[in-house]
Amino acid sequence: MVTRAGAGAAVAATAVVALLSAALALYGPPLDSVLERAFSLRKVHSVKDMENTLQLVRNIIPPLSSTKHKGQDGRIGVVGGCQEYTGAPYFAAISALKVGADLSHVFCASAAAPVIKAYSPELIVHPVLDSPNAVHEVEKWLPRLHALVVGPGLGRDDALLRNVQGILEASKARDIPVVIDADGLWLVAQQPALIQGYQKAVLTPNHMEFSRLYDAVLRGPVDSDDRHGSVLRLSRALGNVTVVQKGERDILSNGQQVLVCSQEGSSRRCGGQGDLLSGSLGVLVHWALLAGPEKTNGSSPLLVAAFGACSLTRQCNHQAFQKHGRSTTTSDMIAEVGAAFSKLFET
Ligand SMILES: NC(=O)C1=CN([C@@H]2O[C@H](COP(=O)(O)OP(=O)(O)OC[C@H]3O[C@@H](n4cnc5c(N)ncnc54)[C@H](O)[C@@H]3O)[C@@H](O)[C@H]2O)[C@@H](O)CC1
Ligand SMILES: Nc1ncnc2c1ncn2[C@@H]1O[C@H](COP(=O)(O)OP(=O)(O)OP(=O)(O)O)[C@@H](O)[C@H]1O
Ligand SMILES: [Mg+2]
Repeated sequence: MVTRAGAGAAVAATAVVALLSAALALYGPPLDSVLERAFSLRKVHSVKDMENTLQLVRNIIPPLSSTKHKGQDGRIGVVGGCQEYTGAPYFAAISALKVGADLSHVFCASAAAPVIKAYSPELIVHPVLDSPNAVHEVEKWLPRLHALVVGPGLGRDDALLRNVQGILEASKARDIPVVIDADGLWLVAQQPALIQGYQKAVLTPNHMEFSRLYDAVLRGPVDSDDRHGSVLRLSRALGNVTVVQKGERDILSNGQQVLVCSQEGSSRRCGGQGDLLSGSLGVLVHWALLAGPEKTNGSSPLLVAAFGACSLTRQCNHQAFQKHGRSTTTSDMIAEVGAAFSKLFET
């Protein structure tokens, strides 16, 4: 039986809801933003889902086999490296090799090439990025590459950025997957149309790079209380390009799903960790696309690859910090790639 008090409470509740709706309509965020927030929260990955997603990463890793030839497990190109920055492209390219790519190329400005070559005999270094026919010089290698990582240590020189624009256009025309990081994201913030709707692009912004991109694409500041919604919105606005916002927790979205990677790392924040992430992601993106959606259980292969690269980078950071503490540097993390990979993916 409905009592008078009960009926009164129901009327009052209805009135409160109506008042709130009216207030929201007048002063609050638009209704679609409220719904989107609810939607994104529903889609957010819970911590217990992390293990399931790690399993999907395991599914995309190609088996080591004596019948394979050199190159089959990945030929990756890093576009970056200028007079000031030689470490970043080195970190990205060597990480790709350490994760399991067979060949790793660096396309850099001429001043950076001898330095990068001297760091490592394992990298193939092309001093072409500041040459007048840079686009052609890189383009002729594209048929032999499985993925490009664009931006680590690129700098912001206009002439270099114009060449990189041409390289990105040529890569898209050939349907080559591209991971865009660092100064590559600076370029995308100037010209979002460059990657708009390209389904084989993954962007890996840090805090600052994310704000810059968000502002350029959505013409407003990031809502710092709603990181999930912000990443989801940026991805959608870019036509469902995969976005990985790095931070205390990494937030990943393809505009439909939001994943959170909170693999334990450490409090040590030396430069170069993002380069390890983008270089490893170059390989994982190739592996994930090769494996296809059957191996990722219907999830986006690029999201699975990105989750793998985030987990791996954070695990490397964790292991290196246990050994070196405050003196941990990115080289110490790279030395952990093999063990971290086994721990996460070869259990
Ligand atoms: N050894 C090397 O050669 C290295 C070169 N690097 C290159 O340096 C160039 C500039 O990269 P930057 O990352 O400095 O880019 P930006 O010039 O956009 O600066 C990013 C800024 O954001 C700040 N930041 C990062 N996370 C933040 C957070 N959570 N909250 C507040 N502020 C935050 C950083 O302190 C930095 O000042 C790129 O080409 C990059 O690849 C870096 O990759 C680091 C290593
Ligand atoms: N506060 C944090 N706590 C734990 N891990 C973090 C934190 N901030 C970033 N990371 C991790 O560090 C790695 C690099 O992220 P970061 O934001 O430092 O990138 P970046 O600024 O591009 O690095 P780089 O110096 O290579 O350019 C990512 O794996 C990310 O998960
Ligand atoms: Mg970076």
